[in-house]
Amino acid sequence: MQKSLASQIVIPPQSPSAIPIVAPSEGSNTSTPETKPAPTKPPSKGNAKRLCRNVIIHGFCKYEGKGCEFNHEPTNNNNNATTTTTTSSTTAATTTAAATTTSTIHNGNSHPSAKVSPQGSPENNSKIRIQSPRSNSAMVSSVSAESVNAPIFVPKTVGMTPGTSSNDEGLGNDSKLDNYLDECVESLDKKFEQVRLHNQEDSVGSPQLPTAQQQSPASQQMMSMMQPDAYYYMGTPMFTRQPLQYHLYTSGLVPVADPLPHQRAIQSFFMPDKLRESLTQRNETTLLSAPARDLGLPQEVHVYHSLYQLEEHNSQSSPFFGHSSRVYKAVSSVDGCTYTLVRIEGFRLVNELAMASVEYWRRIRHCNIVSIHEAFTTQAFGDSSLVFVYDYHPCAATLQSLYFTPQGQAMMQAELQAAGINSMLIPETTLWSYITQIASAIKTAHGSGLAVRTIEPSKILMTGKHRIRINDVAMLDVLQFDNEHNTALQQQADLLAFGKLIVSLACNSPQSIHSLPQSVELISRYYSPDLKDVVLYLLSEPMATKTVDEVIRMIGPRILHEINSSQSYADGLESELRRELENGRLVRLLSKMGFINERPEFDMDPSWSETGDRYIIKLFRDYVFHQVDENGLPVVNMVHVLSCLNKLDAGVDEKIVLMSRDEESCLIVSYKEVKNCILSAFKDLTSGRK
Ligand SMILES: Nc1ncnc2c1ncn2[C@@H]1O[C@H](COP(=O)(O)OP(=O)(O)OP(=O)(O)O)[C@@H](O)[C@H]1O
Repeated sequence: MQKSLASQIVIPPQSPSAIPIVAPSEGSNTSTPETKPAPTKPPSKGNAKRLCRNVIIHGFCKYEGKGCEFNHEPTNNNNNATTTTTTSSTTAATTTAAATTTSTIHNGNSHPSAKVSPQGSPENNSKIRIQSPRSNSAMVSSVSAESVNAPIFVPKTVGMTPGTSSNDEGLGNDSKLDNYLDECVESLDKKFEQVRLHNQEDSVGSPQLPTAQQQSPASQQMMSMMQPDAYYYMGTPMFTRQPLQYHLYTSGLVPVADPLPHQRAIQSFFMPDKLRESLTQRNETTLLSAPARDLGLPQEVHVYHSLYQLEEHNSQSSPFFGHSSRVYKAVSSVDGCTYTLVRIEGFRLVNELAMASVEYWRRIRHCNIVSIHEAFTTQAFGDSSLVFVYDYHPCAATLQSLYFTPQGQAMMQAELQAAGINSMLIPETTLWSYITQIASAIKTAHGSGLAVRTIEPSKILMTGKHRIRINDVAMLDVLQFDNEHNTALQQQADLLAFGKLIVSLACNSPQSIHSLPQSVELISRYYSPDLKDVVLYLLSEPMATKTVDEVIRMIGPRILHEINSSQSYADGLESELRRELENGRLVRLLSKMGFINERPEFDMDPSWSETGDRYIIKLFRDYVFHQVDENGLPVVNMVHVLSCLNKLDAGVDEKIVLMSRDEESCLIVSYKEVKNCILSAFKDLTSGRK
């Protein structure tokens, strides 16, 4: 029985379960040009003029004068290129100290065998091998310990153990790395050049329209400011975030003409590029951070930390109804969520009652209103500031910036042209969508006895495609607090502001509200009579019978259209979600198994993963990932892996045969049992067992 099973599932007796990560040994680290000279390559034409890669990357070339055929005299241009592409190379350029020791640092944590000296210590002339986060592919460069005076993120390299390149035969470790690095840099240069050419072609030929999110200042800032904030990361190793290369994701395949019924385009297996890009961009924007001291901001304001200004960096504070205001995103230490802080500078709260309206607004939860959470006064900015805390919607942009700035208008025009619309005006369906959303928000506010008071293009955020939300609610109630205020009048003002907003959007100009007759004339010429009627109603004199309910009655049929569109969109997103659903589950499972397996050091108990539950998990890991076929070749079968993991996650009763690597023992267990083993081993791990 065992034999026949063994012939089905052959596990090599000595198959390594993981790629060993070996600390560079003294001997290999201290390899010098004298002991291991670089092999001489046949000179190629023009090499003498090309700047040596070692100079670009390390600042010097140890093979200069010892056979390296490249140019070692950097020109100004080359220097510039070096400084703009990598910071570590700039640092390294100052370094000529002789290498005595080499260490490897990963994620800021040095390898146990690494010798990383504090600045100024006698070991400062030792060399530290740093994997620079310069590009998607990790890079390696050498700098002396003195030059490491800033926190550095060192991304873990994947499959790039130094010296593992197949081209390294016969070279010392440093030479291997240098050669490997050269290859990396060269291939990256080629890739960047291809991408640059591709982008140029795109911009000349068929313009790709950036989304609303791409235009937002937040997303532009994202690319420029990628700094770590120690506070944000709460003592975890600091790292520099690298901007995602969205273009590298895009498959961009040519569509197959008339595919057969059973054929599917490769794109149909994955989330649409636009959606993925937009979601990733939002995540990236949410994580944007910079050291507070560099931004001149306090470390902490009330319970919020990691403040990051949302407007253009260093821009003047913008006036909010006569008050200077600044907008930041910040992380709450209470729930870890990111919020928007709107700070009114130099504001003294005279009457505590003014804050009461914040409490009323806090209870309002509406999909077209940016929710407010709290308001407080603080001296943390060095003045007396009033701060309002709202939900944070990454990559949001105001209607003002999207429709009434030259940049926004150019983008809108390009977008319309791409959709085959030859007009500068916003399509009517889009306008109806905005009208429906704002009417719905007003209805909720008025229904709760409140007035919105911020219905204007600079206070309405676009947070997704044609998805708008009224921002800064409750602010005016506090800033212009009046005990005697007349809510009914303010609600009438809301309707008037609503009418003006539609006019300015329909006429594509904020000035159009100053010449209403001409604007209404334009609307009646280019849009349906229904739209004109709504505008005229909203612009009419205030009266008791003029209510948002009446507006909703007028736009009834359009609301149905909006509901249909929203539901179709929700269906689309749901089907995307369904496809991605398994990913999270499986990653969680794999992570748990990764945490449990191969922990001989745990609790000084070398048999931790060799006994009981853990042994079953280990054998299961082999069963899923380390099977070999009858020829001893690894079985790389994703279907097998996915089906095993799914069955494991579901905990089905199906039984499998697990066999030890020496083929001496054989266990018959169900997925359910393996699942229970994993649960209990993980619980063991996380229960603080000593
Ligand atoms: N709740 C929020 N979530 C995400 N981003 C926001 C939020 N509130 C504001 N922003 C961003 O902050 C920027 C500045 O907001 P602000 O309200 O000051 O707009 P503004 O265009 O500067 O208007 P104003 O000139 O009237 O101040 C906006 O362009 C928007 O991108």
